[in-house]
Amino acid sequence: KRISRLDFLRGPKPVSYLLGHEYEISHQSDAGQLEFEWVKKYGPTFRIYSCFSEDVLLIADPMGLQHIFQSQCYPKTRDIRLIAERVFGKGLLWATGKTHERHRRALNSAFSTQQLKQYMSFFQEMTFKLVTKWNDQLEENPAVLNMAHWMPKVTLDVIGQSAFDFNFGVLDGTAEYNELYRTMRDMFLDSKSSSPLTEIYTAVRRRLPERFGFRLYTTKEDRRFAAFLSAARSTARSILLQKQEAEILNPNSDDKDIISVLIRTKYDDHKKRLSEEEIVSQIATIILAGNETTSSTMSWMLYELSRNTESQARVHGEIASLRARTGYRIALTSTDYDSMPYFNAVMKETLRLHPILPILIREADCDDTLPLSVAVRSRTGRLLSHVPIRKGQRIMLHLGAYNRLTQVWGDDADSWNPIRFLTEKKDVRVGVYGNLYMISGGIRSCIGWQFAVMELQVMLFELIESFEFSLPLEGVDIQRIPSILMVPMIRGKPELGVQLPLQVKQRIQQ
Ligand code: HEM
Repeated sequence: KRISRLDFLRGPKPVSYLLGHEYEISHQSDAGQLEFEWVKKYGPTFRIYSCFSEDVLLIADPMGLQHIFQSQCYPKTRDIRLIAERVFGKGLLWATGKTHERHRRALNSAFSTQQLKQYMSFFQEMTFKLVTKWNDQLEENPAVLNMAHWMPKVTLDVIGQSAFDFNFGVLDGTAEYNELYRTMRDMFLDSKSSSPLTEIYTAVRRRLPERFGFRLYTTKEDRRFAAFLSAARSTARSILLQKQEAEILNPNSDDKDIISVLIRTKYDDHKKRLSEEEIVSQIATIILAGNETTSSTMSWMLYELSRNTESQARVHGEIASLRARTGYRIALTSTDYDSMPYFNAVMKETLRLHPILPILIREADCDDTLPLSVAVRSRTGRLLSHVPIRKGQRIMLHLGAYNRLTQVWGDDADSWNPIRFLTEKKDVRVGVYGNLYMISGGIRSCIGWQFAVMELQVMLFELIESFEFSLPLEGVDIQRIPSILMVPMIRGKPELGVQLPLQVKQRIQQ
């Protein structure tokens, strides 16, 4: 029987009763285009349908999103948790309630601002390794390089060293961990090629008792996730073993890298303690959550700077001025990176225009009323400043559509314009970084967001200081593939997998 609790709201009609809008959204050629059009037509809060025409509330309204993030009433849905478990195991992204509190407490000190500053040298070292590799490869001749191939190598090695005190050696081409790197590449492309039948099957599966549905049949995406989990868990066990051996040799170490913090939880009271299985799952979580997100954001940033050469020149200008003040031999600090306004505006504009995780799914587990900052028209023409929510309501939190709201970002919300962050608006204050929801919010917000910001600052600085980026001479048409994590691909060339080719040229140092 069709569950309908949102009939009073307007929204698009589905092409098919069976598929609702789910198939359309996950198979559109450019992530978010459909939803951006719908927001223009119906406002930032409206009704769509999932498979079997079940109502879903799509929300991009800043106050509504804030309310959901701050409330305990909107946990992750069961199917999303099952996916998290299948990708990462029972780690932070899977946990809820008291278990989530315990996991979060255990990890917090590894992500403190003080601790993050100690990771800075790893960010610098790994990016420098990439710069050296490219310099050797280019030998003064510009070449087209696939950013979607190179950036994850840096971020994976950074995660290895900073989080786990472990050398993955991906940049060096060490074969041992290539399997882990390989399983991550193209991991999120399968949702694009799934058939309508697979879409319906996954919708049926989420209505079946836990796990039962997963035993019936595994999709191509399931198999890809399982391959990653298996490679990540075997890597996690090696990391754990190496660190436990080091701990026996030096029992009083107070290292605060993530793995040391996790191992020491076994001495903590039960409010923080993690089992060995849970530690392995946290490692798998951090390997993926801390790698793909940052590397993709970096690729998109270089893409935008290639399209907008004046922006690139301005970023380079700020870098050169900073170097003129500090000289080349001093290791830069967070304060140095933070001192470049346009440079940091470019980072925020990239996170706004190309959010890597544009959609989160939640479900109300109590009746509630959602306050809205942009009132929407009901089907009968009434202006609604609040939306009543019934227990069990499935909700799509559309961070990507929020990032394009003209009410928040102005009429040029669809365009690249970092200057908007130099004159920040005072009327909307959400999230913790640049009025963005890129890291969600509240108790489930991204634990690694400062790690990501610092890593992006270092990568942007060193890459733009050493190289000039431009679009390939023959041109390139990049598609934003909708998936769990949004990924770039060359339009019409799906067989090449994840691609973001840019021309890279060594800068003449003055
Ligand atoms: C540009 C970079 C990043 C973006 C856009 C991003 C975005 C997000 C978002 C939207 C969530 C919420 C997911 C949900 O509710 O289902 C999240 C959670 C999380 N992120 Fe990030 N992230 C980034 C970088 C990182 C890094 C570098 C790390 C680790 C080193 C990390 C680790 C995590 C973890 C462990 C969670 C789960 C938190 C919890 O549920 O308590 N992320 N991230």
